Parts: sequence; C-alpha cells; structure tokens
Amino acid sequence: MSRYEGQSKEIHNFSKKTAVLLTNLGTPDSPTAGALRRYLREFLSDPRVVEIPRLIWWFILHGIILRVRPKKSAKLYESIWTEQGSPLLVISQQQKAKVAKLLSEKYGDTVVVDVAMRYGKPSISNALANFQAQGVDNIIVLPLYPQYAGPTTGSTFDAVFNKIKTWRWIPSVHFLSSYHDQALYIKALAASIKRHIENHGKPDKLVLSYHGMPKRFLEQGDPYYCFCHKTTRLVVEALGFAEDDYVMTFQSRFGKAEWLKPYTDETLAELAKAGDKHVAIISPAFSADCLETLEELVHENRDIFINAGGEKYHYIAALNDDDLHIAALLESIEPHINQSE
Ligand SMILES: C=CC1=C(C)c2cc3[nH]c(cc4nc(cc5[nH]c(cc1n2)c(C)c5CCC(=O)O)C(CCC(=O)O)=C4C)c(C)c3C=C
Ligand SMILES: [Fe+2]
Ligand SMILES: [Fe+2]
Repeated sequence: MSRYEGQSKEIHNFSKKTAVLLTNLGTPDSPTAGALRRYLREFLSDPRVVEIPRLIWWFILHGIILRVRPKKSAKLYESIWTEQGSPLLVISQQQKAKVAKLLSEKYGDTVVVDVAMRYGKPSISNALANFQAQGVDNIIVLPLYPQYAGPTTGSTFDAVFNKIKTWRWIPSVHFLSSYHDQALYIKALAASIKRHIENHGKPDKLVLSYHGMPKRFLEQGDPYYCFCHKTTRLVVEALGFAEDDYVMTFQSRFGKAEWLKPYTDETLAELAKAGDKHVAIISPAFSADCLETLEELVHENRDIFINAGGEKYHYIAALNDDDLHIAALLESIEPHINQSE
C-alpha cells in the first residue's frame, strides 16, 4: 500500500472537469436519541466548535451532555421531520439539483455537482473520493453558510484538507469562504422580505436573527459577527429601512458561556413589552431551513413574543431553493470553473 492515494488509469489522458461541492452542517440520520447521540458526539467533539481543553471537555461531553441532550433534541427533530427526512438534508439536495441543472445546461458534463454534510451523511470524504475517481482537475468547495465562521465554514475546510492531504495528485481547489455581501444574495434576501411585506403588511419591527457563537470567538479574531452586521446593513439599505424599522439579534445559544448579543429570545420579549405588536423574523445565516429555524424561530420564539404581549409573529423562510438564491450561488461558483483546454 502506498502512502498517498492516486488513480493510475488514464492519468495522461484526462479531460478538463470541475467538481462543485456544496456543503452544510449535517443532521442526524433519524429523529431518535441514538442517532442524535452519534451526531452530537461527532459535532461537539470538533475543536472548531468547542474550544474547551480536550480532557475537560471529554468529561463534560460524555458525562453530562451526551446523556441529556440527545433525548431532548430527538423530540425537537421529530417535530420537524418530513417523509423524505431531515429538512436540512432534503433542502440541500433540492439546492444541489437546481445548481447541477443550471450548470449542466451551460457546461455539459465538464462540471459535476455534489452535496455533503460536515457531520454525518452524506460525508465530505465520500464526495471527494467520487470526484477523484472521476478524474476532476478542479474542485470548488462552497459551504452554504453565507457568513464565514470558524465553527462552520472553517471546520468544513478542515474536513476537505484532511481528505485531500491523503491524495497523491491534489488538483486546483477553490475554497469559497464567505458570501455575506454578495450582490445577488443580498438581492434575494431583500426580495423575500419585500414579498412577505406585500402579503402580510410592514411589521413594527423586522428581526434579523443570526445563529449565535461564543463571544470569545469574536474577541479571538473570528469575523462572523462583522460579516453578519454587513449583511444586515446591506439588506436594510436595499429595503430602504430606517434605524427603528429593524433589529439584529443572535439565536440558538449552547452552553454556559456568553454568546454574541443581543439574544433573539430576550429581544422579542422586550419588543413585545415595549409595545411592538407585529414582528417578522428572518434568519439570513441559514441558507436552508433546519431545526434552528423550523422549531426555534417558528415555535419557541413565537411563544416568547406572544406570551410577552405581542400579537402578530411571522417567520420568513430561509432562501432554500429560491431561484434568486440559486442564481447567487452560481454567481459565486462560475468564476472558478476552469474551461480552458
Ligand atoms: C449558520 C451558522 C451556524 C453557526 C455559526 C453555528 C455555530 C454553533 N452551533 C453550535 C451548536 C449547535 N448547532 C446545532 C445545529 C445547527 N447549527 C447550524 C448552523 C450554525 N451553527 C445548523 C445549520 C444546524 C443544523 C440544524 C439541523 O436541522 O440539523 C446543534 C444541534 C441541534 C441541537 O441539538 O440543538 C447544536 C448543538 C455551536 C456550539 C456553535 C458555535 C460554536
Ligand atoms: Fe449551530
Ligand atoms: Fe436550537
């Protein structure tokens, strides 16, 4: 056995071929405590996600978290599970199908597209092995997180590095790090909010709620917080919103440390108490609807707002496979497609 993996066949006779790898975070195989335990163990063992010293974290993770959280999370996943499976995976596959169709119309079979998850299945390692077997000479990696964060995009790149470092021939690899300020992504978000307002009226406050992160990561140089702010600024500019038409918040806290603020749940209660009766909430950090939107934003936060005196609460869906969103993804991908002979 040799130290590095290679494909000896037809190596002198390959044609130009680009592979596009779309990725998202991952999801359990089923909404059961056992599947959740496996999924959370892989996810929460990643040092990009939890930076507590390994030995201490091992005892907390295995002694407390993996004994309690899987059962609780399984119930939540069960409430959003569909016949086709986890919404995040189903929507990711729909996004992939649309991207693949548009690229194949334009580039024929010189471009292949696949989707993979950072944790669980379908795995990044498998997708890359398939690309290698097809003899691709150019790989574009696009994690579907609009705002770069170490625990998401950074960790995805780790998984890609870990696989390709075993290859004898590493082709061109383009890591697309962040598209938080890309014109078509902003346009797609603004169009989706405008459509919502046309149907439901302008809310007292538009809440732009991003997935949170420990505050310490920001202090240590993670750009996520700033990228979220830039997305918000560009979207509200595109909408022509004034300062008190909207508020920006962070959701989905995990663990005891301080996370990025203001927190979505606390803010919604404050808004209701201050007399805002009607809110619309959107989460620009999620390119696909998932547990954190379909459960936390649709149900949990609605209850918080209504119980604090609010009256109308609307969740604006993630961009999912919206045509403008897919056009935005293509705008990121296409400059890196290598067509020269
Ligand atoms: C959109 C960007 C995301 C950032 C930044 C992020 C950071 C982050 N998340 C956790 C802990 C959990 N996240 C969970 C689910 C989850 N998170 C994101 C996105 C970001 N996370 C997605 C797309 C999902 C998937 C939801 C799905 O439908 O499967 C979970 C698991 C669910 C649960 O048990 O609540 C945890 C846990 C940390 C610690 C973190 C930053 C350090
Ligand atoms: Fe998360
Ligand atoms: Fe959550």
